[in-house]
Amino acid sequence: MMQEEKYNHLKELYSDSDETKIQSAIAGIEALLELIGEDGTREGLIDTPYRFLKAFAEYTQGYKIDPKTYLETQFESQAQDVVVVRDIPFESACEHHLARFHGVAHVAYLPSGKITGLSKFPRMINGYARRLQVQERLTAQVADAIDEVLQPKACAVVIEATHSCMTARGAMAHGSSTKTFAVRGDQNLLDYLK
Ligand SMILES: Nc1nc2c(ncn2[C@@H]2O[C@H](COP(=O)(O)OP(=O)(O)OP(=O)(O)O)[C@@H](O)[C@H]2O)c(=O)[nH]1
Ligand SMILES: [Zn+2]
Repeated sequence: MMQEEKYNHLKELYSDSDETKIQSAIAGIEALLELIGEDGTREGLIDTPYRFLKAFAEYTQGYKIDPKTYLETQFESQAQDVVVVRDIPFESACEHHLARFHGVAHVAYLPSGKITGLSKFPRMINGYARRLQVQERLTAQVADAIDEVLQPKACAVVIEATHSCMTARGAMAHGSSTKTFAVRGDQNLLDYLK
């Protein structure tokens, strides 16, 4: 791809940006490569700033949408019993180090006349996950979205994740995982997620 095509591609991916902002971002990545003593002009690295920014647009694409709107696909239902969706995979980025964290989310809700399409849970969760996050806020946002849009009798969310900022660096706590909880309404709903 020609240099100009790459700029244009990045401008499309970062729709609120302009040429100057894209150029500064590229210069930032080039500076980082220089900082670690790399030769940013060698073949393997020449396209790295472009690739990094392309990847970063994907990691942060959740800013472009309001994830809770996925839950607006609703069906009337007489269901009186709990719905549980488990092991929903997600990928996110920690806002402190811009390092990746990933894991699974489990959700449970007790409908009150309305249910949503099951696939809307992974879509919604990934919408919030593809932003800069802390796990606690991600968990709360998912619970609040369900609570606000589906207005269930109760809902609960559990997220289990591994943070590369504490496994691949820093504390080097390989194998550690973090579990966060958010409940809106009856706390007993958590029992379904244990
Ligand atoms: N509560 C919470 N903390 C997080 C999350 N992601 C990363 N962190 C933590 O954010 C903290 C930032 O701490 P600082 O002391 O400012 O940064 P640091 O010097 O890089 O810390 P270390 O990771 O301990 O080396 C670290 O303890 C991370 O483990 C998250 O999702 N939730
Ligand atoms: Zn971190």
